[in-house]
Amino acid sequence: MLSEKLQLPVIDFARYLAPEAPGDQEEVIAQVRAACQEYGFFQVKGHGIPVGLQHQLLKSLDRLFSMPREEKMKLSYLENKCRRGYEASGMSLRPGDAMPDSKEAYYLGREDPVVELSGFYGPNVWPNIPEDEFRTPAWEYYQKTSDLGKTIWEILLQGLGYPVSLMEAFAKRPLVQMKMIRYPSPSATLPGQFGVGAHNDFGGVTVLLQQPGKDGLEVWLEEQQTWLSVPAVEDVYVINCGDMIMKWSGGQYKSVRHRVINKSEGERLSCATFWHGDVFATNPLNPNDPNKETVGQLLVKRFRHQMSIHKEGLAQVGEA
Ligand SMILES: O=C(O)CCC(=O)C(=O)O
Ligand SMILES: [Fe+2]
Repeated sequence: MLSEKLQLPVIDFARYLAPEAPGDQEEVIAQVRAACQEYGFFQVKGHGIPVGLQHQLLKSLDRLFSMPREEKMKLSYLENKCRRGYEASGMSLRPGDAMPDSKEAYYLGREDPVVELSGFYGPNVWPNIPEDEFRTPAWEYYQKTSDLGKTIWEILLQGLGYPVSLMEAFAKRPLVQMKMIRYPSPSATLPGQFGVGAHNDFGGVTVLLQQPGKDGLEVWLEEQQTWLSVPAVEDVYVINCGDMIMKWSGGQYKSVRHRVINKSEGERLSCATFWHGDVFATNPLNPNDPNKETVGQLLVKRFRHQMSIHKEGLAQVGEA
C-alpha cells in the first residue's frame, strides 16, 4: 500500500542555521512550506540541539515520573494558577472520546517571577529532586527547544513572503509551554484506550522529541484516509503546526489530527514544546489580516474551561 511507503519529509536545518552555499536557506524555507502545506508535519535533523542534552532530558523525565504517586500529586497542575506541574493518568478526556488518555504529564513554561494576566505568565513548579537531575537539564532543554520553535516560526513567515523582522513584536514575551509525557506500557493500558486521543494542537509550532525506538505517534492522512506512524528516530525531531497557524495562514499551512498509541513494550517518554507567541500579538502570517484577534484571546477561547482564569484576567487579555 502507498501509505506504508510514505514518510514525513526529513529536513536538514543545518542548511538554514549555518548555510554554506547561496540558496541554502531558501531551500529549507521551501521544503518547510511544502511539508506544512501537504502534511502539517515534518521531521528535522541538523537542528542544533545536542543529542547528549536530549538524553539528559529523557533521564530527568524518568526521574520525575518515578517519584511516588503521592509526591507527584502534591505538584498537581490543577492547584497551580499557571497550570504548571503534574497531570495524573486519566485526567484528559476530549469531547467524543470513549476513555481518558493513559498518559501522565508535567508542564513547564516561561519562568516569570510573579503571576500575571491570571496565569499566562508566572513561575514554574519544581519537584523536590536534586537540581542537576531535573531542573538544570529540563531548563536548558526548554530554552533550546524554545529557540528552535522560534526559528521555525521565522521560516514559516518567510515561506509566505514575510520578513523575519515581524518576529520582534510576535516574540516579545512568547508563551512557550513544555509538556513532558510518560505513557504506560501497552499491557498497562485498557483496551481501546489511547496514550493521547486524536486531537489537533491548539496553537503555534510544536517541537516534539519521541524517546528513540519508542514508536507511538500517528498522523492522519486525509487523502489516504489512514493513520501514518511516525518512527521515533534518535536525534530527529517531529514538528507540526497547530490550529492558530492554520487559521492565521488562511489554511496554507495545515494543522493535522494526530494521536499516540504506545506500541513498544515498556513505558514510552516524549516531550513537546509548544511555541505560541506573545499574549498580545496579532497574526504575523498575514499582517494585513482585518481580524486583530491575539494569541491570548485565541488561547482563552480554546482553554477557557481548563484554565483558572477569572474575569479580571479575561479583561486584561481583551476577552471580557
Ligand atoms: O507524545 C507524542 O508523541 C505526541 C504528544 C502530542 O501530540 C501532544 O501532547 O500534543
Ligand atoms: Fe499533539
